[in-house]
Amino acid sequence: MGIYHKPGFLRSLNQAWRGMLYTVKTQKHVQFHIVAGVSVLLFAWWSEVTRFEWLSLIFAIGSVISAEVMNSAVETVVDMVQPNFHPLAGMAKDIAAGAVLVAAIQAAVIGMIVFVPVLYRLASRMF
Ligand SMILES: Nc1ncnc2c1ncn2[C@@H]1O[C@H](COP(=O)(O)OP(=O)(O)OP(=O)(O)O)[C@@H](O)[C@H]1O
Repeated sequence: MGIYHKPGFLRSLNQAWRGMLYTVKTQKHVQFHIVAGVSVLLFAWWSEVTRFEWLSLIFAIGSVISAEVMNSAVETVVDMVQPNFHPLAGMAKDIAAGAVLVAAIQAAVIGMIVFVPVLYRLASRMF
């Protein structure tokens, strides 16, 4: 087992980055949400949304990815302390997944509020 060194700011940043990279490499859901988030931002740039809409979208995307990363942390800890079947281990994972669901529903609602008028404008220009 390694020796624990109290981290300085740069080392903390490096460790957080390492955790983020590990999550992105190993978790399919996180990869999906990053691709979805980038696609939404590209569409927002193309459709020239307002500054407030940019803030809302960035907040929504960040919330989903943060929740996914925390969910992965919970899964990792649960797998470490309880690799065998246990109802509480399962419930802990389900609760963490519930946090992702809440953030995803929030993001979907924000996306609809921002993009439904944009799509409506596009459709009315076409027909
Ligand atoms: N040790 C366990 N004991 C009881 N139930 C478990 C246990 N591990 C997982 N489960 C159940 O299986 C579900 C899926 O768990 P799993 O670890 O495969 O995560 P996942 O949903 O596949 O997430 P991801 O795809 O992001 O890794 C959990 O939500 C939980 O209900």
